Amino acid sequence: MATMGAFRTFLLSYPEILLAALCFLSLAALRLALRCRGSSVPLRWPVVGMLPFVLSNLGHLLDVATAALRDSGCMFVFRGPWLVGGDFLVTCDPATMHHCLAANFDCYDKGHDFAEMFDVAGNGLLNADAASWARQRQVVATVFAAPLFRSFVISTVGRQTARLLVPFLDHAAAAGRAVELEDVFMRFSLDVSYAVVFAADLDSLSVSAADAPYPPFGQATRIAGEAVMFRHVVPARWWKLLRWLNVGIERRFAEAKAVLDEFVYLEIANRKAKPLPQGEGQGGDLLSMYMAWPRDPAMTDRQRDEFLRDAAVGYMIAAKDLVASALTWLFYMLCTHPHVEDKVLAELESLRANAACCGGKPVVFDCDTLRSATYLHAAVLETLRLHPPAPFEEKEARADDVLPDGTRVTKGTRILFCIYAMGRVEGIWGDDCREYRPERWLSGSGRVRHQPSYKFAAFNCGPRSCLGKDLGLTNLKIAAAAIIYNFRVELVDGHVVEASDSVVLHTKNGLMVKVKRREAA
Ligand code: HEM
Repeated sequence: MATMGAFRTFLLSYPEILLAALCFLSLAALRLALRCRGSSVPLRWPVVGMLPFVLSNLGHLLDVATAALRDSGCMFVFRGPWLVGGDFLVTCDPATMHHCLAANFDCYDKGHDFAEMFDVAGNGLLNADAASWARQRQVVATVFAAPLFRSFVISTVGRQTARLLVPFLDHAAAAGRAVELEDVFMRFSLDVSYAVVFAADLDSLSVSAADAPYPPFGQATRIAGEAVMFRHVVPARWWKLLRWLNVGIERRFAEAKAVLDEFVYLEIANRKAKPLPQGEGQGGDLLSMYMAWPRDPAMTDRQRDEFLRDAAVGYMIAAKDLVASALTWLFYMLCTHPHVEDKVLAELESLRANAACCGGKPVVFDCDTLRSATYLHAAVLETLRLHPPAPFEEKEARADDVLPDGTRVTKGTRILFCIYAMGRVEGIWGDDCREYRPERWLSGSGRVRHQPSYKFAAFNCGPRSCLGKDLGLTNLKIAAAAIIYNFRVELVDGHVVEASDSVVLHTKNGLMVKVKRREAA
């Protein structure tokens, strides 16, 4: 303090030195600006680092990060403000992705900072690292592979599509009113994952609840998503201060976590008092599956309840918003590429010809029929390539390491993998990478082409890849096929659709559409 005071007195006594220092800094900044003219790579300003890049590009960070990665050869170092820190490496290089997430997996963790920002997931799989992650991954993988669970998930998706999604759109079509489709998918996804976890219906999408606000549980999951994003974009000290003061978004986040906890713990207590009946397809819900899991004798009752809570909330986080985001972008792509929609419809019509008729009622395709819908599958994958629902993946180096291009990373370096940029860089997907072309996923014989996960990383890559990939894709296809076959979906004239800066790839202004029943279209 005394040194700072003396320094200030010195500068004020010699204003010409202060002026010279300011001139020097301005000239340095100008030189830097001129040197980097024409390049999208962020400028590193004296003192404030690359913060101006973030502030001046808020609202379209994904696109400017993509341009910067294209210009920098797929990698650059982001420098935070002096003393505040926040430096990290940004990359979309497939070789680096493979190195950090697969080949050298043990050297890269999610890290403590990530777990703190994402504390709503508790100590569950999504936040765990090292031995705890390996243990939990085995449990989750076993539950997800169980036929009882899989058939429960798939039948739940079909059931909610038939009783909520299709009637809701039918009602909107009959009323001739515009619909915000992203909100519809968020509610639908909430209803599906809620039913999968708790074997109960929340019905946030029902026709009668069309204009009703989100139920408190859904509202809490929504606030949690916004708060986690906020924690990602502001310096850690900032959101920690707000948390400590219990104000603003941090206060809402604390309240949302309390709502989630209260609800889930109550549900666990009810289940313990009165377990759901087993057999005949019963007991396949996530909570029943975990409650039936052999108990670790070293666990106290409280730890066991926390384990169940983290599994339930973790599932909602992993499954809900990502599926809703994928459905939103799929329909945006179909609306803007009608020739693709026509091909998907023709494929569904050919599959429908082999299926039983249902007397003029809207058709909901089942999972077995959709296994042959390869063009629909390709259209979904192509959507995920250009619009990955999780646009970033973060890791922290546990030890010093050297990346495939020779870049040295020191222990503690944070690496941000920009999955969104990967689909949009010519060097990775070719000159037509920014075009929506499902055909790139199909071989000459019409089979779906495999792409390595370090190139197509929408479901992450390496040992920590998405455990719900198959279930997620099935969910997407059942919902999408029912909509495409029964309705024509058109963008509302003049409505602009853009990606927002968020941890899940939402739109900025929603997806406003008009829906018409096919026979009336
Ligand atoms: C389009 C839908 C989906 C996409 C794009 C997607 C993508 C991802 C991504 C990128 C990760 C890595 C996250 C991270 O490391 O932080 C992940 C992990 C995970 N996903 Fe998915 N996911 C989807 C749907 C689902 C569904 C429906 C489920 C559940 C049935 C699920 C379960 C999981 C689980 C349990 C993990 C954690 C794996 C681990 O940490 O070891 N996902 N997913």
